[in-house]
Amino acid sequence: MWRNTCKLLSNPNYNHNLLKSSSYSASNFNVVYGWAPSQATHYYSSPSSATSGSLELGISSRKSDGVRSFSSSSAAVPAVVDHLSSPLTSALQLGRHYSRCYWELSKARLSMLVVATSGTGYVLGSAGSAVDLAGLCWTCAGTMMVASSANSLNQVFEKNNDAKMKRTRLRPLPSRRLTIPHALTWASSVGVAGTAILACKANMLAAGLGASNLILYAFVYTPLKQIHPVNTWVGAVVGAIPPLLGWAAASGEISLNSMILPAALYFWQIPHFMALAYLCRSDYAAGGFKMFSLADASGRRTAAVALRNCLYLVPLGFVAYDWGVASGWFCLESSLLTLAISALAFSFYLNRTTQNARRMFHASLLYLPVFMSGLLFHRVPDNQQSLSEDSLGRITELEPIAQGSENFQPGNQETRSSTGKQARSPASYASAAPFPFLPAPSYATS
Ligand SMILES: CC(C)=CCC/C(C)=C/CC/C(C)=C/COP(=O)(O)OP(=O)(O)O
Repeated sequence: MWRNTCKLLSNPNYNHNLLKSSSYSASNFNVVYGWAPSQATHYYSSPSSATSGSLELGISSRKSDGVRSFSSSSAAVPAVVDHLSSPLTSALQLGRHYSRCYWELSKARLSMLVVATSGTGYVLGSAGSAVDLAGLCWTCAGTMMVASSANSLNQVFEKNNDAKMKRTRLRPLPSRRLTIPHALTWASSVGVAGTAILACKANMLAAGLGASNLILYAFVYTPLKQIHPVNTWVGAVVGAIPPLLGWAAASGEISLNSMILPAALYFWQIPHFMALAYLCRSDYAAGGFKMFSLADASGRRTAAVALRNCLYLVPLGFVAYDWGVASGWFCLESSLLTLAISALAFSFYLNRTTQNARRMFHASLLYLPVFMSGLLFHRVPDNQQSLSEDSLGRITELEPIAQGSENFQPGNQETRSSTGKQARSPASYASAAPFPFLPAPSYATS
């Protein structure tokens, strides 16, 4: 099978025909994260025309993406090189073909965004100003592999739906560049390897979060897309887990502080996907998906949901500051950023045009990297270990009471601030922080 495929790819006539028939051009590939709603194409590279017919190993006999990219690059090479093709060059072509397929199957750009959120969670969850770089790299690698597996399974389950949508019909499975058993083998290999990496190089909590998220995305969210519009909210939970995974990988635990970035991701995804589902309504309907916007002809409810979730983002900057995760500058920046996206959502609510939906969509694409960069830039290290309030109600760093000092009592979690002020325990602070009007629980010492 391998030899036949190599023969086929090294056949000069085959390449020649492809060169003649190739309609590849750079403009046919969309390279931004997110979708390009204006063209109803997908954010993971999409070739320009449908392919059909498959050969052994699932390679298309026509204008497959991988072969087309080969053809386009080989156009610059003298034709004589084609005639000198050896098994080695055939193997290289095959390698390129499959790399391309795996890249698309894994929705690599989306997976990289997921990795960025997980990496940000890792840095935020790291105690002190030093971040364990090796740990960060392993966490990113594990997250990338588990996310790739989840995305590949999603495409296996949605092969027939994807074939009916303009945006997705050229993915490796509907375009028959890859077979389902091949995609399943890829998905399970990277899924198992990614979970093992998280378990061995981070901890079981991070591995458990990764594996559960894979199950939630592939086996709950994916079928739900064809059943009920609530799928968008379930998908928002899936998108919110990776930063929690990163935090858990760094600190070995999940605390209240760790919820800020996941909350931002959850609320952010709603306007993002509402705008998308509004712009791609006909495509989603053709694919048989039950998106919220399809049952809302005027778009009014879709826009209202988007606006409401933008407003939920507003207090997050303050919460990050108040809980000691980021400085006051982040509070200011985040508030301005969130008010800007809320203003765009409001204008979409008032005037539901494609242009306004597209503006809100593009703003959502900008929002996340800016929010995460701000959070990283204004991060307050040591936020989990030591929390206390100074006389102005600001959070100050605490020093654990040294064993042997006069106030030390085994089992007592009390700490003292660097200014010498007796502080509430972190648990006490955490339970009071979001509800300052409630009395903080007191911890009796025996
Ligand atoms: C660690 C781990 C497992 C992370 C997974 C993170 C992940 C895959 C997040 C994606 C969230 C989401 C709702 C995407 C849209 O999928 P869609 O099915 O609507 O997209 P499509 O229509 O392009 O197929």
